[in-house]
Amino acid sequence: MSNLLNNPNVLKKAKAEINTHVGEDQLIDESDLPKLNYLQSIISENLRLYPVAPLLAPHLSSDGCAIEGFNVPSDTMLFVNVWAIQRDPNLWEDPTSFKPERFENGKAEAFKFLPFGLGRRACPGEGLANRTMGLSLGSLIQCFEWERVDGKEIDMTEKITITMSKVKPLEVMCKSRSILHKVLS
Ligand code: HEM
Repeated sequence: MSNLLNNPNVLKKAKAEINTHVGEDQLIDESDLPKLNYLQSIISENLRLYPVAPLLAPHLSSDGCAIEGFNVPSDTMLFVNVWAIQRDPNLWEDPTSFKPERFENGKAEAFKFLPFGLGRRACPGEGLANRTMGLSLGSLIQCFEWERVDGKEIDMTEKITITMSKVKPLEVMCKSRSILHKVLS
């Protein structure tokens, strides 16, 4: 929501996509999600800039190996800095800008976009998480008009611990859209 409020054109485009494919008479449903490509791109772009687990989960090397000249002994605790990979200017054009369009033509290559990890220990909940985020964000966009409280940019300063959150919690104004009255009546 913070990124959408700081990028009103993205919010507008997402709303138009939902209006086109779902309409204003019924609430977004799981079966609508495959049609909402831009909504999924927004979620991916958000996970690129603000990965929920910026260092994934700790892993342990089962064998010793060498990577790019660095020797990694066995039984070493390893962290993958996804936050840095997903903002690497060698991998991403204009890496710090919020641009869902970069995901519109399908998924980015796996080794540069890995908010759910990779391989055998990757997150088994990825599909469920993406559908839940799609339904939640889609419903929020569909049911309310959103505005910044004082018109100022939302402060995106990050607090990184094992997971990532905002330093300043989001404060926002919302007004119900007509669909909300229809589905509640
Ligand atoms: C936005 C939502 C989510 C994100 C960003 C996320 C991300 C992650 C990440 C980064 C890992 C560690 C991968 C690694 O170390 O390489 C992980 C592991 C895991 N996640 Fe998720 N996850 C999400 C939602 C879920 C959901 C909804 C479930 C289950 C319903 C789930 C279940 C698990 C489990 C069981 C593991 C451990 C897998 C293993 O160690 O083999 N996650 N997740």
